[in-house]
Amino acid sequence: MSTLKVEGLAVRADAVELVRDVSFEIGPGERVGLIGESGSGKSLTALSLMGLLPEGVTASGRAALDGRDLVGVPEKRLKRLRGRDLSMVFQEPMTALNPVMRIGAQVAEVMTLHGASRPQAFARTYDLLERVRLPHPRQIAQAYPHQLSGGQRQRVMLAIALANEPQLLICDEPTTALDVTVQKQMLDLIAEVAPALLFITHDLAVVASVCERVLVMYGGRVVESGTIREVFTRPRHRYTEGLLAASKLTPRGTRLPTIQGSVPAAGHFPRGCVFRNRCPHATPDCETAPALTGDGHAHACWHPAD
Ligand SMILES: Nc1ncnc2c1ncn2[C@@H]1O[C@H](COP(=O)(O)OP(=O)(O)OP(=O)(O)O)[C@@H](O)[C@H]1O
Repeated sequence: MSTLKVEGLAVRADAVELVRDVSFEIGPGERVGLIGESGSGKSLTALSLMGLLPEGVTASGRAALDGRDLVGVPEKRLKRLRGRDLSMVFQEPMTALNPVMRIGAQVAEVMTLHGASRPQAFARTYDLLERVRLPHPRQIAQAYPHQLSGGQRQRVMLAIALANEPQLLICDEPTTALDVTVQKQMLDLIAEVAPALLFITHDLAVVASVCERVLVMYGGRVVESGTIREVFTRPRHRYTEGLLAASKLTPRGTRLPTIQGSVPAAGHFPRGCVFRNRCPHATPDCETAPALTGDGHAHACWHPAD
């Protein structure tokens, strides 16, 4: 059974249809990317699943999380699911965090809101801060948001999102505001801890490094979907072709981006890998795990099909 099943989702503002006929599924543990140019409808799709559409914007169609409807249900019911069964990490943590509340209290609050006792919630807060690899969790719990770096704040948001063990995590450009090295650490962490993931980005390199499957949106519709490998090596839609051409991704046989860092011994690369001797990040499982290069660009290091 799918964790998330979306069928014929549409989003409207008055008579204007902003998102139409969006259908997809995410299975347990699956990491799915949602890419597309600015204004293509990625955020509205995610917000409609969370029941967080802006005033005057409405969703129709069907979306269900583990069989429970998310669209067209009363706010009271959605409130019980939001932050517990599905949660979301946004681009800018500073706007999502309360500036005058200590970090620990904010992490604990999302658990007490969903029924945990205060002692239980605070005890778990330290574990969660540790799980998102924040150093000195007790000190961080005492801090206010402005005392943390952007990367640390985004880890706090991830801890909050994970607090109630959701079935699905939605991330909307969670690393855009971070510098490249911090971005890579955050992406690795998200890929590791997400139960099932819908990951929104306009960056193909990022989606290739985090997700197994990808949906491409254009003009409010999903125009293409498939595994990263299928979509990035054999794009069917002209828009996807354009996106790939404009990106620094390097599927088999095409131009490589500048790769920084030391190149490991040739024996480290799998046989037949097109990037053999050139790729500093290839590992024996590189076919399914494209990696970010030292300069933050992704390469898709899979074996040639033949
Ligand atoms: N509150 C709103 N009222 C009317 N139109 C809106 C509203 N919010 C978004 N839109 C429009 O809906 C379309 C899709 O917006 P959305 O934010 O989902 O795009 P996006 O793909 O997430 O873009 P970006 O990558 O820039 O965040 C855009 O044309 C946008 O102008």
